[in-house]
Amino acid sequence: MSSAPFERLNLSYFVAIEGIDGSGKGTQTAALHEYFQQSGLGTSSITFPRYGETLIGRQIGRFLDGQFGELQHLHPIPISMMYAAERFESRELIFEKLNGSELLISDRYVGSNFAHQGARLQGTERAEFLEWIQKLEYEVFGVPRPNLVVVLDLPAEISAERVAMKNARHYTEQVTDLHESDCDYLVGVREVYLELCEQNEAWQAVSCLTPSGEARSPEEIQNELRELITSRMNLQLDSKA
Ligand SMILES: Nc1ncnc2c1ncn2[C@@H]1O[C@H](COP(=O)(O)OP(=O)(O)O)[C@@H](O)[C@H]1O
Ligand SMILES: Cc1cn([C@H]2C[C@H](O)[C@@H](COP(=O)(O)OP(=O)(O)O)O2)c(=O)[nH]c1=O
Repeated sequence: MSSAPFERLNLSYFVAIEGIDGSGKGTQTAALHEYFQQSGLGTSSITFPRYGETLIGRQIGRFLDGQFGELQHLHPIPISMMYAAERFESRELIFEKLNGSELLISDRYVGSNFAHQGARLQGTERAEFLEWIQKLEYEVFGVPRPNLVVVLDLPAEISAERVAMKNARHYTEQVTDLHESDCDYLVGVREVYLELCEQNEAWQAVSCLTPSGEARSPEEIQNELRELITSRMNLQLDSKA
C-alpha cells in the first residue's frame, strides 16, 4: 500500500556508482549502460548533479565554481540540502526511468552527499549528519533507495591527476572545482566511502588499483562491475556484447 505520488511499479534494479572525483564513474556508467542494453536488458542511466537540466543544478554549479565562498566557510548541512533538493526536483524522472527499465544506473546519488558532505564533519556530528541526510532524502523527499551502491576506490592523489585530464566543465572555467581542488578533503571523502562499504551490505567497494598498486584498466574494472551487477541481479545474460 502506498499513497506516494511516485512508486516503483516493477522490480527494476537500481545501482548507484560512487567514488571520489576522477575515479572513473562517468566512464564506467556509460560502458555499463551500453553493455546491459546490448545484452537485452532495458537499461537507463542518470547523472547527478544535473547542472543545466534542473533549476537547483545551476546553483550547484555556482557553488562548485566558488561563487558562494570558500569550502571551509560553508557548512555541509545547507550544501547537502542543495544536492538533496536537486534529487527531489528530479524525483519524477528517477521514477520514470526506474519504472521504464529493468536496470537503472546512477552516476552519483545520495551516497555522494553521505561521503562528500559527511567528510567535512567528525565523530558524532558526522554520524548524526548521515542519519539526518538519509531521512531527508529517502523519507522526507521520498527518492528511491538503490539496491546496490558501488564505490570505485582510488587514492585521492591519483584521482587529482585524472581530474586534470577531464574535459572542460560548463559550470566552471577552472581546471578543478571547489571540491576537487582540496586533496586532503578528498582523502577524507574516500575514507567515508570505505567506512560505508564496511557498514552496509548493499555497498561494495571495487578497487581501481591492483593489489600491488598499479592502475587497473577501465576494461578490467568494467568486467568486475558487470560480474558484480549480474550476480547481484541474479541474471543469466547472453554475454556476446
Ligand atoms: N581505469 C582508468 N585508468 C586510467 N584512466 C582512467 C580510468 N578510468 C577513467 N580514466 C580517465 O580518468 C578521467 C576521469 O574519468 P571519469 O570517468 O570522468 O571520472 P569521474 O566521472 O569519476 O569523475 C577521464 O579522463 C578518464 O578517461
Ligand atoms: C550528487 C552529489 C555530488 N556531490 C559533490 C561531489 C562532487 O565533488 C561534486 C560534483 O560532482 P561531479 O561528479 O564531480 O561533477 P563533474 O564530474 O562534472 O565535476 O558534487 C555532493 O557533495 N553531494 C551529492 O549529492
